[in-house]
Amino acid sequence: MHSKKIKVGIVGGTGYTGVELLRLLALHPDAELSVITSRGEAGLPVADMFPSLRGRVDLAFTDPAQADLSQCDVVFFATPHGVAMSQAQALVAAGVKVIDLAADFRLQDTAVFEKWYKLPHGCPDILANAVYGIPELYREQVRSAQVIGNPGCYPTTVLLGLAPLLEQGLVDLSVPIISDSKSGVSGAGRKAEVATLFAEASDNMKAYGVAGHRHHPEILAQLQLLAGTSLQFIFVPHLVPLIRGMLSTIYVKLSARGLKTDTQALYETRYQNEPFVDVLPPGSLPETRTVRGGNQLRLALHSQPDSGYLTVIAVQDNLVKGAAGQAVQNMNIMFGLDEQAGLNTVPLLP
Ligand SMILES: NC(=O)C1=CN([C@@H]2O[C@H](COP(=O)(O)OP(=O)(O)OC[C@H]3O[C@@H](n4cnc5c(N)ncnc54)[C@H](OP(=O)(O)O)[C@@H]3O)[C@@H](O)[C@H]2O)C=CC1
Ligand SMILES: CC(=O)N[C@@H](CCC(=O)OP(=O)(O)O)C(=O)O
Repeated sequence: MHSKKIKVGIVGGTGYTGVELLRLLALHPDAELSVITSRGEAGLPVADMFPSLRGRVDLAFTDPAQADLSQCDVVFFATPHGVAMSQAQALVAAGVKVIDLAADFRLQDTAVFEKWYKLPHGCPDILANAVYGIPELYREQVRSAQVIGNPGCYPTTVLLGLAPLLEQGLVDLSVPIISDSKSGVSGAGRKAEVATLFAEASDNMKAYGVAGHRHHPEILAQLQLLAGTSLQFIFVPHLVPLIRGMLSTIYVKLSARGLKTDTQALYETRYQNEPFVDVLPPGSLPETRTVRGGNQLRLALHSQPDSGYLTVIAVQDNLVKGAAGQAVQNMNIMFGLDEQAGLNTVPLLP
């Protein structure tokens, strides 16, 4: 247990996951915001850019090139892929813990990383010891981790949606598992892009990444670890006219043993001590608005008559359980804090 407040640095404080970290950490009882970086806004008070934080965060942005991150206990990277791996070596050498919200420490196979992210991996030695940060799957490893690869938003829904079945070997892996997944536009970040303009993204829906999305290899690698064998996985993401929110509908064929299993009871038991995974009662239809602003992932199971398939529907807030909330959950575990500290909020409705 940490006795003093944890000194926190955030690299990339002007983006959506950065400001979500600020929102959560501003109310965290054991964390003290110490450094928040921006390349373009150095010197500007954080609350001038984000008035929602007035009276809660009194720091100004610092240029990342000038920031002394080595005085922090933990540094969150809420930055594009490739930034954390360029600084992790020095931070780890200084004893600082690192939580990367991008993909630098998610894929153990550097060839797969380089193929999808078009970047050479800068520190494979640190990657080899990094932990994939889904606490519900890897809590013990997170506890002692120096570096966390915080999962992608889509992967969190699919992995928590399937873990109970795969861990028990209840899936017929002779056919692919399919996830049809939908994300609100904040999933694309705060940078200006035509696809996320109001006139493009509102009152509209579209699939993207159908020929291949970088979350496919991340999800596949983790599904195979859960199953202990190779398997096939089909993933189609969609952009939907929401600001926050993500919903994955996952189609999985049950094995003969799976068909004889009470899957509802299995999921309820698997997640009974997990404060952030909510298995809804039979027949429920999870809605993104029930998780908006909260760190919960809610899921429901539906069997598909006569087909042998089970459909798992999982919802989360992409910026919270899909990014900043999960990162804070990891921090809490790494520092021996109450896992729910700073995350005990009730989602906003409507
Ligand atoms: N949005 C989401 O739902 C999710 C996002 N992620 C991942 O989290 C990371 C951050 O995403 P998001 O917040 O949406 O992105 P944004 O585009 O909203 O923000 C990116 C931030 O990174 C900073 N930045 C950019 N380049 C650099 C650099 N070279 N060095 C230092 N800082 C830099 C920018 O700040 P400035 O220009 O002011 O320096 C900005 O604050 C990404 O890797 C994303 O893929 C993961 C899960 C979900
Ligand atoms: C709607 C939208 O564009 N979403 C993003 C995923 C966001 C995410 O989880 O990001 P990283 O894996 O990059 O960290 C996308 O599909 O690229």
